[in-house]
Amino acid sequence: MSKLILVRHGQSEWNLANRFTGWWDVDLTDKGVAEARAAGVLLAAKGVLPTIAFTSLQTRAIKTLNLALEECGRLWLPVIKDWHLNERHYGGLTGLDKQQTRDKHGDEQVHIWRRSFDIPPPAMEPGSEFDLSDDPRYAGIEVPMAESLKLTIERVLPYWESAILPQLAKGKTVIVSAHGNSLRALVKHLSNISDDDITGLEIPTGQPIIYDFDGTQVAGERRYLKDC
Ligand SMILES: O=C(O)[C@@H](CO)OP(=O)(O)O
Repeated sequence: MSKLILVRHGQSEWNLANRFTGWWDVDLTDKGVAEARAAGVLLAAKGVLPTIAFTSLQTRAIKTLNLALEECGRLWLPVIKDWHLNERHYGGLTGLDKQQTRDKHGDEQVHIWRRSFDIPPPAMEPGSEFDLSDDPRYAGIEVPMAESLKLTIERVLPYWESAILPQLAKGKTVIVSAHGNSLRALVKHLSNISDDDITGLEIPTGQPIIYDFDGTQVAGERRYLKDC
């Protein structure tokens, strides 16, 4: 039986500042660092030790992975970094204060932008201060201008199937350090959650989620490692 560990990065500077983040690259706060380390301590305590790691191209997820791996003595693992695991792109909302955006557009509109299944936020203006099209890490990649959860799923799932699932089929213990919405995309698929119900699912920071796999089939319920 192989295992999948999903962990959302620890608290980021813009989680704390309550700003729409998406693909913008922000660091962890001190609390985020502590959450990431605690995730690694928990992996060690429960004896769930990853044998291969995947993460996004974003600092907050990469650092969370490194800190967790350090705490469980696995900094030597092979790590695959890929943009397909990036956070959902927040388009023209990137960088805005979430409360000010609510005050301006209303709670309902902001909830739709944040949690609807298939309505993307307004597109980012090309050349805006948060446009990452020229960032060298995305060379050769068409950086999206905005993504709904549905669009996020459309790039996360093919990567899941082509890159991550084969490792589970080989019996590896796979850790994926990623983001609130790229992980919601995966959990929706793995736990067979409907388009309506996924709007209510939140993934907490730094809290490892475990799935057991039998070959490439999900063999068990989604559980928080702290409860195992
Ligand atoms: O700002 C973001 O990129 C995400 C994750 O922190 O926020 P939300 O909770 O609105 O999906």
